[in-house]
Amino acid sequence: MEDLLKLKGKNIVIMGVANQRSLAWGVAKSLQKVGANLIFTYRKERSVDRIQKLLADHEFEAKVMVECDVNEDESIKQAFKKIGEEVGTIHGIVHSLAFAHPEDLRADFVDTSRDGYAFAQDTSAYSLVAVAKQARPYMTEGGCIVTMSYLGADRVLDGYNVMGVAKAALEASVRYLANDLGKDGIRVNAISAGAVRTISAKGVPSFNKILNKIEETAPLRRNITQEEVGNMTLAVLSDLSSGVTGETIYVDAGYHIMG
Ligand SMILES: COc1ccc(Cn2cnc3cc4c(cc32)CCCC4)cc1C
Repeated sequence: MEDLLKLKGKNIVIMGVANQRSLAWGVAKSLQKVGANLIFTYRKERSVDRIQKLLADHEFEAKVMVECDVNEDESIKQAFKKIGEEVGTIHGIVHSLAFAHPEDLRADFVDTSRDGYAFAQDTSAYSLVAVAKQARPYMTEGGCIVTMSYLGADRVLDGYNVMGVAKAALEASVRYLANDLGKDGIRVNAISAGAVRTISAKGVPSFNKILNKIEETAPLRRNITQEEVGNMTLAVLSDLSSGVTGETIYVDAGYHIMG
């Protein structure tokens, strides 16, 4: 029998596990099933205990856990230096982190502050560029960098505001990074996930309205699950998608094709 995924024993860095509902945790669960080595980064010390409890509860073992504050270039540099020292080669990265000031997600977009706009861009979009730059030297066998985006990158969704603009920048960054890194055999893609009830859903105004609209409108007439996002991310990280780069792949029950 042929192993089409070719992820067993591969070193995958997972950035953005906040709790068991995180999209990044869904990816970790899928990767664990196929025998990948899991490397977790975290921003705050308090996240370490939370991730370690998640790992223990699921009898997972992290190959490495590294502190990384994606708003700080030196922190990213040190994090990937440590990961490189621990595992040698990185075969994939899951970038699943974003943030905006909550007050910028309720007011009218026109009232977004300069600081709020820059913060959302820095955390949710530029961080991918900075991570790709620091990871590149360790991705000596090629691989794939996957980030998480959302429909608000190219449609107006009430209240998504500055995060939508950041996601638009993220998806454009995916295309330009794909162009730069393709010569190294490194693919760069985005997964645009439908609305999943994660810890940050509280930050998205009218979240429940979004869920209901998807259930009524999406071709599959239902919302998607954390597991479905995890499995498609696994496929994009794997050799199955060796010909796909610079792409945004929708995992949203088909919702985005509707008018
Ligand atoms: C502080 O605000 C935030 C902090 C992080 C996030 C993470 N995030 C980015 N885009 C998102 C889209 C959705 C959710 C969370 C999202 C949840 C399900 C619906 C779609 C969002 C906000 C708004």
